[in-house]
Amino acid sequence: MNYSTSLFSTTSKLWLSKCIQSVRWNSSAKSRWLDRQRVDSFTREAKILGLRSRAAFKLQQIDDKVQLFRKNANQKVLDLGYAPGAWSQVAFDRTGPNGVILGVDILPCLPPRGVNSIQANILAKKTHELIRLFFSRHFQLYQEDQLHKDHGYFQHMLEEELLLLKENNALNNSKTSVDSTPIDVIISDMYEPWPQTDGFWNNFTNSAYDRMANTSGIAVKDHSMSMDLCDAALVAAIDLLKPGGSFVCKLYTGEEDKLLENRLKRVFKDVQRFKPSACRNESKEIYFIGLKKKKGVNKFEVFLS
Ligand SMILES: C[S@@+](CC[C@H](N)C(=O)[O-])C[C@H]1O[C@@H](n2cnc3c(N)ncnc32)[C@H](O)[C@@H]1O
Repeated sequence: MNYSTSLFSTTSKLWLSKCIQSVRWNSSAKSRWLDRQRVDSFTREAKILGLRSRAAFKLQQIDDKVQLFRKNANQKVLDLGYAPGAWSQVAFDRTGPNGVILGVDILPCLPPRGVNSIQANILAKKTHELIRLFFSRHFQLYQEDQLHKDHGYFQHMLEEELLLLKENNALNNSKTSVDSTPIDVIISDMYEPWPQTDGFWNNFTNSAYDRMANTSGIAVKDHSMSMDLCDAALVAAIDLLKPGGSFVCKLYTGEEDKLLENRLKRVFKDVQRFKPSACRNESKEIYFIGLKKKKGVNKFEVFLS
């Protein structure tokens, strides 16, 4: 008997059946989530107010508690995992008319009025460079370029600009000054999106709302996945947020809560944990808030100690 073949076939059968179960499970979890959305009062209220999702109320309640946003103060806000865009709408509304909001999401999505966006993965170093460039003096160029007044498509220009900047710096052996920590507020509601199962014919966009993340229902998985994204958001905060700046990130609670809280305490003077009443009672989501970013934070000390 060939043991390796028999072992391989048993393992692959197990793997296959797990995959099938997970696909079935995911699609029923997704339809349960969509059903719940249809009857939820916050969802209905969001629709009436023209907000892109009920998540808007959570950020409003966080802001009511700690005053992240200031009207007319030229605040620069980075919204991580912004699609479909409800948090960006709140940020725009509460910082306007001089606030500058940039949404970043791995999903393609047309940003709401007044909001700028790029489609990118926050785990990539290049995304940090694009964000920095966007918030630097170069942004003025794009306004003059008469792109769409609300949300010009500028990602390709930003990417070209970054390339040029790097080439020039390499050529002149210098570093053009781009503000390294230009942002006042970073908010992150990131969670893994549903896998795309249909709509592949549409190669420009798809419905970010329908793919908007929600939990898998497996607490350990939800927790560890959101821990990774909170860490990624925290790295962005260390790299891009001004000293004194504020930070919010969503976490599905679990055994590593304390670890994240301690990391946050190394970066911010004031760290709070808050569950807005707009969150569903049964949901394991909570929000960590970091206020007054410290000066001279060392990334390695935050994550290694
Ligand atoms: C719950 S939704 C955000 C909802 C949004 N705050 C709103 O108010 O409409 C989470 C988003 O995080 C995005 N996301 C997940 N991982 C990401 C990553 N590595 N980089 C950028 N975006 C990410 C997902 O694509 C998804 O759109």
